[in-house]
Amino acid sequence: MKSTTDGRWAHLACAIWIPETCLSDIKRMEPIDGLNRINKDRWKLLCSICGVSYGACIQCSNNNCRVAYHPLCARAAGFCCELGDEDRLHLMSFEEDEENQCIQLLSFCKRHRPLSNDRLIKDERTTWKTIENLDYAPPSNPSGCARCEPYNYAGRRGRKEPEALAAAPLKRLYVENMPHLVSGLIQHGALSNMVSAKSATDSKALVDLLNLRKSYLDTSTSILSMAEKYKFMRATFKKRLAFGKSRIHGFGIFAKLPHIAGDMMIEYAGELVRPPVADRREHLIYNSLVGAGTYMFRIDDERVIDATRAGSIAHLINHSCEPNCYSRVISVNGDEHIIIFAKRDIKQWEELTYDYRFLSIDEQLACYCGFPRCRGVVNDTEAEERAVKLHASRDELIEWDAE
Ligand SMILES: C[S@@+](CC[C@H](N)C(=O)[O-])C[C@H]1O[C@@H](n2cnc3c(N)ncnc32)[C@H](O)[C@@H]1O
Repeated sequence: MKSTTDGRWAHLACAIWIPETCLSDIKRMEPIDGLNRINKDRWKLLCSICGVSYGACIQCSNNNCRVAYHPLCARAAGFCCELGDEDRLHLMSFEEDEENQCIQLLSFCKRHRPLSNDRLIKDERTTWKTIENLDYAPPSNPSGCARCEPYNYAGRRGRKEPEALAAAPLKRLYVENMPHLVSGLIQHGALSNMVSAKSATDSKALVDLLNLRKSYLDTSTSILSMAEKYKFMRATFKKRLAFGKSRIHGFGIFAKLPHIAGDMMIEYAGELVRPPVADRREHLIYNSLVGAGTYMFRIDDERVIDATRAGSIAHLINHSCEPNCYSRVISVNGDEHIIIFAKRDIKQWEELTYDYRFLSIDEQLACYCGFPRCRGVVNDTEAEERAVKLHASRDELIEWDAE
């Protein structure tokens, strides 16, 4: 994948990657030259905002400027950071080198940005112009330092303050996660050409999948152990899956090859944290930097996987009320893994979805999956109703006098 010395390209994952130092010290934002000389002949790429060295920075789109930075540091610093070509499909064919699956970002450093916080759009004559100021400002910190604030149990998962709720639609716009309605089973409209040429590609895709299986697995045995399936899944997910612009929300994951019900699709990987840590990160950091999306996967009441800064492309899988996948925690050689399995046969270029079963008593997240049986919300309404029945307020509790 291209990194930044030639500028303006970044991995999708890096576009939502926040370096640790940015989280702890967001004030050090004075741009310095992106390329720092380490010794006489070598140059090292440093983020001009957080100062951390990381290969996948992006560079200012001004041709004469060499300032480089992480996409998320740029967002935090108020630099313009947009997708260079919104409509470009990022789904490559099976043969195409996956190294080329890049997203082009158009971005300007502090010096070259047109106007503070302005977004750029391409008009009909394909010149760049600014549109209305979004006036987005991350919510302020009451105590001045996030790390000093006590943990707010009432604010757990979804219970947001009024100003945060009011800012949510703006945040959505800010990160350009505009929802689209789906139009059928194959959810990517721009893939219609591929779909019309389906019969020809289907048989080829099947041959590709069989060849892939043959090359990785001992085909003399048709029954595979969980460990073998896991190994195959890990070794081949880049060949089988790709990310692309979704009709449901932002980016999504698509099957490059057809899959059958029960196939292990991909592992949901990330950093294992406790729920209070996940809530705090989401509330204080990600909500303002990443935008309206969340990359947390709740395993149970004790464990949450935070895939915002680490993990695979699995964190881009969108929710659907009629999903083609489901998630399970499995144990392989004594280690637990969250695996996304195919719930039914999945066609080539179909978007992968699973039911998030989002649980929040106070917040409802509108669903844009567009399937006939869509609940209208991402929330697991039945589970929430059950939770409400189990919940008793303090004044409803009766004092118990032990005899
Ligand atoms: C793990 S991200 C999924 C990837 C996301 N599309 C992106 O581009 O980053 C989860 C977020 O995507 C959005 N999302 C996913 N599925 C959705 C759906 N069916 N309807 C509305 N929003 C959805 C929600 O904002 C959710 O918090």
